[in-house]
Amino acid sequence: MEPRFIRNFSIIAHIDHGKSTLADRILEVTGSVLKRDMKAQLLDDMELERERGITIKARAVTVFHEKDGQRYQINLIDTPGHVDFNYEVEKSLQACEGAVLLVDASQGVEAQTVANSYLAIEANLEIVTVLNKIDLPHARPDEIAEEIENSLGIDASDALAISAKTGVGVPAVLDRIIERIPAPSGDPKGLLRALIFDAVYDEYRGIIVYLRIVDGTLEEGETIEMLGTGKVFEAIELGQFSPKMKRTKKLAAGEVGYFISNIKMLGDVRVGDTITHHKREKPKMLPGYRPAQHMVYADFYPTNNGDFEQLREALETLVLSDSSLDFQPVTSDALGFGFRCGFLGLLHMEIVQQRLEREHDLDLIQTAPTVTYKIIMVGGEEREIHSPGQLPNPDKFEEILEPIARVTIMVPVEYIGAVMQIAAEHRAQYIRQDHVSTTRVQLEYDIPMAELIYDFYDKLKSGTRGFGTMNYELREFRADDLVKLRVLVNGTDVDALSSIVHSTQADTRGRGAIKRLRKEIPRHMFEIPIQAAVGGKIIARETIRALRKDVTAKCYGGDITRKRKLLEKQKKGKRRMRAVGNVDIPQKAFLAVLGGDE
Ligand SMILES: Nc1nc2c(ncn2[C@@H]2O[C@H](COP(=O)(O)OP(=O)(O)OP(=O)(O)O)[C@@H](O)[C@H]2O)c(=O)[nH]1
Repeated sequence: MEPRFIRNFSIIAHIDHGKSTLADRILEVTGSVLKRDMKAQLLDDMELERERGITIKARAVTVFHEKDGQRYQINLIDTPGHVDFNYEVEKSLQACEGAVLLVDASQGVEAQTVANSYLAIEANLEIVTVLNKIDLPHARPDEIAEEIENSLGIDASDALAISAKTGVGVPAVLDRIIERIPAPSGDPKGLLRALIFDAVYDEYRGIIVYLRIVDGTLEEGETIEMLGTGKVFEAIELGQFSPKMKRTKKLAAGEVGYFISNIKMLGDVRVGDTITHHKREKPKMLPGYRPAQHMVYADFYPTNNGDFEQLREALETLVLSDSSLDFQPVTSDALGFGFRCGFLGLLHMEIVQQRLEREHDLDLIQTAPTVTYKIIMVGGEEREIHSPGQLPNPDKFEEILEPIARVTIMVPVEYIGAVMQIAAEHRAQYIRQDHVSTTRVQLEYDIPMAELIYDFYDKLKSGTRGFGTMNYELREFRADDLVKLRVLVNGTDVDALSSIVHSTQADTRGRGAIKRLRKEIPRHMFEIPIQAAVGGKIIARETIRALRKDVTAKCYGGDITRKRKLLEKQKKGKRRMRAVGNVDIPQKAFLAVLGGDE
């Protein structure tokens, strides 16, 4: 199709403001999917996505809409709303000329509304403002339009008011996309330049590469080259998603679609790379993307040491469909062989852990998440560590630098005090405060990443009764007075239970951690001391008393089946435990190191 009849856009919104629902309605209104075939949230096709009701991977869909007698091709790129997947939003936006900013008309502007809007503004996109959920009795479209103007500086005076649920106002959104969002400017006859904005692994089709043709035309069967990696492939199949994969002979400037080749591994495709024709004049590369940043690290160990290879295979399979996951083998004195994994954030970590257990039937011990620290060694060498266990002895290094995030929080004004208190408890540095309306305010702080993953978000949610939302971005590494908090179980240093904390927090965090550990570690036949220590100094101690009774003593009269059942039950409970020395430590204990001050 001629570029002037094409429009490419993304929907950007805070989580749960209705992106997927609007995408579904657009498919329905444009007749891309028959109403009776309409499954709720058609674009979220991963089982986990549907279960959690969130979008993990970006999706691109092509629909057609007629306006004033002219048929237009509209490409919708669905993006995730959660902060962990900001990276995906950024990628999608670069393939578009415009964005529909969708805001829940009862909730108003939230942290990710702001963050995602800034990404769209930075990418120079035309923004079409849409207020959703006007069917709700407490919808306040006028007030929310004002919030949008105050917080984002976007003119929202003619924002469209819709209900993605009932479909009211949805056709007008399509008309406005055609009116306001510029047509792509590429030349279908120019040198081929296409942006790879995503790639997914499909069990049946292999690797599917999502691309946006910027200039030129790509035809099926042509040989292409990826300019960044220099790799050469044949475009075996080209197509668009409508929303099912639909083969086409060619894709031309402005269009969004996919290609399939004999690419074996996701690692062979660099998202952000430029595609051109092989053995022809080379065009200039497109700007591309910054690499994904791992914010959080945690170790996975198989509960059963013999499952190590199985865990490796599972991780290798997972990376095929999730290239933002990183993993390296590690060994721990206490836990044996496992893998240290890097994640985009805590939600990403949780999803990976669940996929490993569900899709690969593995029982895992996961250590508490940690952030990256930079260590300045004696002599000036700089090292990065991704677990407290890697911290060298204090006489070997000069300084520990920790990552600091700029956090933006949106709350109703009555919760400002609560947020300030939570911030103070998490070593936050106040930056600024802006009113987005008479009732809501935006607060900014610089907070150590370690505090964010400790329990800041949970505290914010409970302290603001769920009304507080936040977004963060990594700013810098800063030196501070940080120490390693060690945990000893029955006299043995368990590196997987240690953490890095600020020296002023060592006492409270240490006491809290071992109190929680005492609850999580079951009683044994002997007494177990649990101690927290900084350097050689013990700062807190708890004791798990010895078990006296024989658990099977109740089974009097020699009822062997009951006795066997009881022992069986105990054995099952043990599956998720690891023996450290002669103490069995359950999975939950490893995570109990984090989890709020007592
Ligand atoms: N009443 C009402 N509810 C809506 C409307 N649009 C969406 N919802 C509901 O809001 C919830 C969130 O909608 P989703 O479409 O999943 O939101 P999303 O923005 O795609 O969420 P993520 O994919 O998780 O970022 C769902 O329960 C929808 O049914 C609407 O217009 N009116």
